[in-house]
Amino acid sequence: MSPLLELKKLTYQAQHKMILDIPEFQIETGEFLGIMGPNGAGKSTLLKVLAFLDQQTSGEILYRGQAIPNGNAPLELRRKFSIALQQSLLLDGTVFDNIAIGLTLRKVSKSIIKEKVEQWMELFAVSHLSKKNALYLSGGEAQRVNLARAMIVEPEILFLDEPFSALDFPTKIRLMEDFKGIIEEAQTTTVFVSHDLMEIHYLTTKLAIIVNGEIKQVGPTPRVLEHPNSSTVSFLNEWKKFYPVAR
Ligand SMILES: Nc1ncnc2c1ncn2[C@@H]1O[C@H](COP(=O)(O)OP(=O)(O)OP(=O)(O)O)[C@@H](O)[C@H]1O
Repeated sequence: MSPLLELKKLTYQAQHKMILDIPEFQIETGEFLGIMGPNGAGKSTLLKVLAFLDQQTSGEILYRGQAIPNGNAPLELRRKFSIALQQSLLLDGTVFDNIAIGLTLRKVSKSIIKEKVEQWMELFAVSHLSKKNALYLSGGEAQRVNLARAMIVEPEILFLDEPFSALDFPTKIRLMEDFKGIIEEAQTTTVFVSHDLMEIHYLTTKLAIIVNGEIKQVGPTPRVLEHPNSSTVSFLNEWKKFYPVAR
C-alpha cells in the first residue's frame, strides 16, 4: 500500500539558500510523527510544504501514491488536512463559532454543527466556555479551542507546529494528556513539530530529526532516542542531559 504522504527529491530554496533537501520521506497512515531539530533547521518549512501551504522549489509530493501538482493541491485534498500553530489565531467570536468554523465553511447543517461542536467541546473540556469570546481566553483555553477546531473536521492528517510551547508546565501536561487520548481514539495521522523532547517522547510514535534542512535520522521514537546516529547524537545528547529518556 502507498504511504499517505511521500516526498521525492524535494528541495525548498529561499533567497538562493537551500532550506530543505529531502531525497525521500514517507508518512504512513496512523503514525504520530514528531519533527525535531535545532532552531532554523527547516521544521516549520517542512510542515508548510507537507500541508500544501507553501510550494517546494523542486521535487514531488505524493498523496496515496498520486503526485500532487506543485502549488495546485485540490481543495478536496486540502480539506482533508488540519493545522494548528503555536499561536491559536482564534477569531473575534464565541468559542462555539470558532470551533464550528471548518464545518460552517463546508456548509454542514446547523443541527449537525451543534451536535459536533458540543461533542468536541466536551472532549477538549471547554464546554463551559461555549459562549465566551475566544479573544479573551487564557493561553491553555485558547489552545484547547484551537485543537478542537482542528479536530472537528475529522482530518486525515493533523499538522501541529509547537502547539504546547507557550503553555505553563501544569497546563501543558493536562492538555497533552487529554490530547493524546483524543488522538489515540480518533487514530488521526499527526505531524508534530516540537522543540521539546518531553513532548516528543510522550506523544510521538515516529521521530524525524532535521538539521540544516536534511532529515538526519528517522525511525520509531524510542529507537531514535536510544540510538542516535553520528549526525544526531550531539543534538539529542544536549537534550538528554536535562530530560534523560534514554542514554
Ligand atoms: N521565505 C523565506 N525566505 C528566506 N528565508 C527563509 C524563508 N523561509 C524560511 N527561511 C529560512 O529557512 C530556515 C528554516 O526556517 P524554519 O522556520 O523552517 O526553521 P525551524 O526549524 O522551524 O526553526 P525554529 O525552530 O526556529 O522555529 C531559517 O533560516 C529561515 O530563516
